[in-house]
Amino acid sequence: MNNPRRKLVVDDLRIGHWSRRSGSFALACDGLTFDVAENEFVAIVGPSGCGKTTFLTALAGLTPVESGRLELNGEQITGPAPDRSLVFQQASLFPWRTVVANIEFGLKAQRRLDAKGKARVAELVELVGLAGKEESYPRELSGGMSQRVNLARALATDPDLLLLDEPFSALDAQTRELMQEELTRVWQADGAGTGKTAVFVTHDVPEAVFLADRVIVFSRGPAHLVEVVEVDLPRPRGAGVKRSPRFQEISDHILSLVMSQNQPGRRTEDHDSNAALSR
Ligand SMILES: Nc1ncnc2c1ncn2[C@@H]1O[C@H](COP(=O)(O)OP(=O)(O)OP(=O)(O)O)[C@@H](O)[C@H]1O
Repeated sequence: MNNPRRKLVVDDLRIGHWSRRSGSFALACDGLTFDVAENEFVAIVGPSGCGKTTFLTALAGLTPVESGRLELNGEQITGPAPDRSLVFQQASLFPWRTVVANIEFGLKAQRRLDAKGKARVAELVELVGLAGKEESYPRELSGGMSQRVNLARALATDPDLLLLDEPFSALDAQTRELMQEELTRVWQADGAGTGKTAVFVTHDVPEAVFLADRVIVFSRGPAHLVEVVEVDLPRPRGAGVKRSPRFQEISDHILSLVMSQNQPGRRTEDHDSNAALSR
């Protein structure tokens, strides 16, 4: 039976990669354990190369699980499915399709591009601020606009789980800040309260704190859980929240956790959620 507080269950999860060249197996995640609730927006941070993308691709069903549980709505994830959408760093739009045709793509593939589907696409075009660009081609768009199309395309099929892998890291600093605000706004309008859940991977700790309800800190690879940090900042959040003392306090705490994982030889044992964060 589904438990909305345990929509996503990650239990003693091990994931790795086989090297075809050497025939050897290398673990990328080793004993990850945490839950994600319905309607939650979680961000994952950790040292470079620790296994964040590997974890996200396992959620997408693209990388097989070696052992442990990885369950969505009580069912083990065994492969890709339309209930999950993945947004990558590069927008990867079809260059020969217009903005609208790109957003429609998933719905069309699922044979859901009926009147309701078309209305959904029109709604998303408005929501992500692309009105007037419907008939443009990707080559005519800025990086920020392309990522808006990418996000709208991922949302169009109403996925249960939205997976985002550093979607703003290729953008300039100013556009990145704008896109963070856009995403919280879109999430508020489209995701929150509809049962959707988001998992966002980033290197950028302030970005994680700004966007997420909880930030999950991975150890250096192979990744295990270091700490789950609750972000108790009120919503809706505007850019001003980044100047608040609480935002700074949470960011500093997470940053120190990540930095401690960059020290060779260190393997932090699991903490209780939020144990080390003062209130
Ligand atoms: N397809 C693959 N085949 C073999 N090894 C891989 C593959 N993909 C990733 N790895 C290895 O798995 C480990 C985790 O990589 P992953 O990309 O998941 O880390 P990450 O935390 O997302 O990295 P970054 O922060 O740099 O984006 C690394 O040691 C990486 O070299």
